[in-house]
Amino acid sequence: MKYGVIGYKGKMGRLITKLFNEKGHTSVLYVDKNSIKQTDIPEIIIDFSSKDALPHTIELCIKNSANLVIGTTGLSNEDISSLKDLSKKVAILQSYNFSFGINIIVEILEKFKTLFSDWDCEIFEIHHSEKKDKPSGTAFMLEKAINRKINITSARIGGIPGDHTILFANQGELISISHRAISREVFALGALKASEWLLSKKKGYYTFKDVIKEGLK
Ligand SMILES: NC(=O)C1=CN([C@@H]2O[C@H](COP(=O)(O)OP(=O)(O)OC[C@H]3O[C@@H](n4cnc5c(N)ncnc54)[C@H](OP(=O)(O)O)[C@@H]3O)[C@@H](O)[C@H]2O)C=CC1
Ligand SMILES: O=C(O)C1=N[C@H](C(=O)O)C[C@H](O)C1
Repeated sequence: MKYGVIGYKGKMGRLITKLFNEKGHTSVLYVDKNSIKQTDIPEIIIDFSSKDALPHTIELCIKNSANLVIGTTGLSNEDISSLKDLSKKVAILQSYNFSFGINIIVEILEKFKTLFSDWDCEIFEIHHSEKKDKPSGTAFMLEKAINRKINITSARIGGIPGDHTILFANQGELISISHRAISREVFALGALKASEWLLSKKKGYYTFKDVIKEGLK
């Protein structure tokens, strides 16, 4: 596929470009904070950058009729509405976490949340010290899956790619559900899987859960 990367100089942008090129895909659009280079029309645009990039990303998707895979976190409700509007024109796959593991945990939480309705719950997340947003997008995704207001504790230390733990406790028991991304390559692999999956879609709003669910059929 011909693809473009928004935030191509960043940690995720560099990994995505390396992985996609290794798999035989061709990078034709490179966008970062103060640079843009385009050599052809991309079929897919992949955005792992910043919330500030979103209006330009949307403009580029419309101009190129390109589908969008977006992993950027810290988006507002208005940003999500703009993406929903865009999904009437092109296909969009948005997720705050492109690992299979977190998306499986989300499925589990959505299915069993009512069993935990009278348990205390807290979310803990740890990320590398360069991460700009706090709490993580994944923590918000987990909170949404449990469908109630949950206290989230965040730490930004060292080079940790992404640790999330959900604790459920009552007076006699503690359940701990944990996920650790061992390397951020797992997110680049997820973005690749998502892009290959989205390529044939015409329009609509999808999440990474749609990709893993198809794999389960
Ligand atoms: N959904 C998922 O699975 C994952 C999501 N993420 C998210 O992806 C995003 C990027 O993460 P990461 O690669 O670690 O961060 P980095 O800071 O390493 O990279 C972000 C890149 O985007 C660039 N950028 C900033 N503003 C703009 C703009 N307005 N237009 C174009 N480019 C811009 C930055 O430039 P500069 O450095 O000059 O500011 C930088 O090169 C974050 O939101 C992060 O939370 C990360 C991992 C997994
Ligand atoms: O910025 C990161 O690094 C990550 N961001 C995402 C988030 O905010 O949840 C996903 C992952 O945890 C890594």
